[in-house]
Amino acid sequence: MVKVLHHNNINEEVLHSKKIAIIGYGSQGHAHALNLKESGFDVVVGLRGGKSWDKAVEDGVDVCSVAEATAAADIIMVLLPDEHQPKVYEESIKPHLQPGNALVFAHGFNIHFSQIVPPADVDVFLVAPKGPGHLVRRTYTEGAGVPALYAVYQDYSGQARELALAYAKGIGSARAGVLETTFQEETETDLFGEQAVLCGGATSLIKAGFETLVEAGYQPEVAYFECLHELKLIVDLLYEGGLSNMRYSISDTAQWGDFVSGPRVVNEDTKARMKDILKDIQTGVFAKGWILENQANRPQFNAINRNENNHLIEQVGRELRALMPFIKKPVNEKKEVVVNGSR
Ligand SMILES: NC(=O)C1=CN([C@@H]2O[C@H](COP(=O)(O)OP(=O)(O)OC[C@H]3O[C@@H](n4cnc5c(N)ncnc54)[C@H](OP(=O)(O)O)[C@@H]3O)[C@@H](O)[C@H]2O)C=CC1
Ligand SMILES: CC[C@](O)(C(C)=O)C(=O)O
Ligand SMILES: [Mg+2]
Ligand SMILES: [Mg+2]
Repeated sequence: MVKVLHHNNINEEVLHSKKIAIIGYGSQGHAHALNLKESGFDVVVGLRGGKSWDKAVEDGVDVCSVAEATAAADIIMVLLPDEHQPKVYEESIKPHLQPGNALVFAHGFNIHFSQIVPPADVDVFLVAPKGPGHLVRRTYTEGAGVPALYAVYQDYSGQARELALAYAKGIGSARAGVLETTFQEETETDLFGEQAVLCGGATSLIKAGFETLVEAGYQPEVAYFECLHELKLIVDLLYEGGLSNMRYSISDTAQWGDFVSGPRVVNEDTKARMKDILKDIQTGVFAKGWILENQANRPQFNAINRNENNHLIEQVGRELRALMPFIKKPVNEKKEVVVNGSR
């Protein structure tokens, strides 16, 4: 088995003498900045003026422009949306990089697909938490952590690996486990996971189940509880103890249905399509499409997003979640509103 490093295997001393700039204060940015600060590291956040700037100030972290943060720091962690990174890098990061600095990412996209080409005299590595930033923060405050991958692309200082591990420990990931990968493996597996399983696969499965029940005449509220709300409770059991733990808790009737009907939904055809998706990722077809979509100001992204937000499952969900105050506030912290009026 591959070596998974934990808290006690990692010496974070190397990072204590460094200043860390966190560029961006969104999902990952706020979590890295606050976790590192509370782990005792010297952190500055680099931003443009706006919503994130105000939030960072409110949270009590030092904030300045991206250029100033880069110039002041030894370790520059780029936590901007992937599609904005190349421009901000060229304009505000690259001109202020010093030999021996470390340029760090939480996802390998821009390095692997050559959208950012760093100079030869800096370290380049990634520390990629395997979970959403808001959970990187929440689990840290609970004394736990989200596992992370690390990879070294360029080791100018001879310390890149040590720095990456110390950084992973600082954000709390070593409480869960940290393991080594390459930029290629992180980029391709992360894109595949989010498209085919975690995000795209899961939302498509939920919607297909919901629509099947509603189109057959069942109440949308019943379909919502069955296909979305309860999924979290089932996934908690998978997270805690794998497939067998979940199957231990469900009825034998459900387990028999799992065995005989699951493979009717997700089968060799589905796997063949997963392989197509992986091929598009490996060959750069997906990356090219996403880069062009952004260059065109996201016509498809915005249209699909509008339709998805108005889907019946979202309307029903907003109403039902309002009746369950124990559910944590959505991470976007927006008040839940019914888009385009109630149904
Ligand atoms: N989301 C996640 O959980 C995960 C993300 N990653 C990776 O982490 C990186 C960051 O992703 P994520 O946290 O989702 O990003 P977000 O979309 O949450 O980050 C937005 C942040 O970037 C700032 N920003 C955007 N454009 C600019 C700009 N031009 N100049 C300065 N600041 C800007 C925003 O500030 P403003 O308010 O001013 O717009 C905001 O603070 C990506 O590489 C992603 O792939 C990896 C693992 C999981
Ligand atoms: C699953 C989506 C993710 O890869 C993540 C939270 O790990 C992302 O890019 O946001
Ligand atoms: Mg991911
Ligand atoms: Mg991702």
